[in-house]
Amino acid sequence: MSLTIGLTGGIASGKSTVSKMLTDMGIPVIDADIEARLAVEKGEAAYNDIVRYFGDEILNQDGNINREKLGSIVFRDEEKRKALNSFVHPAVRKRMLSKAEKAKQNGEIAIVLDIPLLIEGNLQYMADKILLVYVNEETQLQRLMERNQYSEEEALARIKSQMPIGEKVQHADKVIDNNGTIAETKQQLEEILAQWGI
Ligand SMILES: CC(C)(COP(=O)(O)OP(=O)(O)OC[C@H]1O[C@@H](n2cnc3c(N)ncnc32)[C@H](O)[C@@H]1O)[C@@H](O)C(=O)NCCC(=O)NCCS
Ligand SMILES: Nc1ncnc2c1ncn2[C@@H]1O[C@H](COP(=O)(O)OP(=O)(O)OP(=O)(O)O)[C@@H](O)[C@H]1O
Repeated sequence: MSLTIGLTGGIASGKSTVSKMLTDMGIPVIDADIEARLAVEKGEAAYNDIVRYFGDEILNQDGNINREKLGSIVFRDEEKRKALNSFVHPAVRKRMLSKAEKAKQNGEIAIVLDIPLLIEGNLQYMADKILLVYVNEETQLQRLMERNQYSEEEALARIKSQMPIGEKVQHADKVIDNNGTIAETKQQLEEILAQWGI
């Protein structure tokens, strides 16, 4: 039996940091952000839907989607964000479930699905356990602005497009507090995995 762990949190809360630790431990991680990038490559169904809805203005000269441009539109407009989600999310779910199935068939004892919008999308059914990476709002804003070189306004628009992380905590089986050092985060992760028999 393989345990499927749904890894979630808020934007810039530290999911990728934790998923890197899991990968280093030899546990396969399937990342929704990566699958979402693949799902909108030229020629994919979601790509065509996006161009039809948002127009050619959101394309680079080479015909690929300009993510910065699309991001600046959808994180300021809920209706447009919902439309984008409706084009991309079904393909992402399908890709993730197919990869998870393959990993299970390979006999992995645990697999991780890193899904930022796991709670918002009611995707709890995809995982046996939900692991949430928590940071307080101040740390989240600081780290997001620093990592992406966003203004405070840009960073807040992205944070506000998601369920507040404090609310997500109620939906988690275990919570990692990532306000401290990387070493402290790793220690918490190891303890949780041990409790889950991994
Ligand atoms: C809007 C897009 C083009 C911006 O691209 P960009 O390269 O700047 O960001 P990236 O994809 O790396 O996402 C960074 C983080 O933003 C947050 N985020 C992304 N999309 C969304 C969304 N639709 N709603 C809320 N938060 C989101 C997540 O926390 C994610 O980890 C891109 O995020 C996108 O296509 N989003 C729709 C698909 C989606 O929901 N992806 C998230 C996981 S399925
Ligand atoms: N414990 C920590 N101490 C200091 N910096 C940290 C810590 N954890 C993560 N960071 C930094 O905070 C930023 C956000 O972390 P990370 O990229 O792991 O978040 P994420 O949840 O994967 O983000 P996204 O939702 O955008 O994919 C990164 O620049 C990362 O290096």
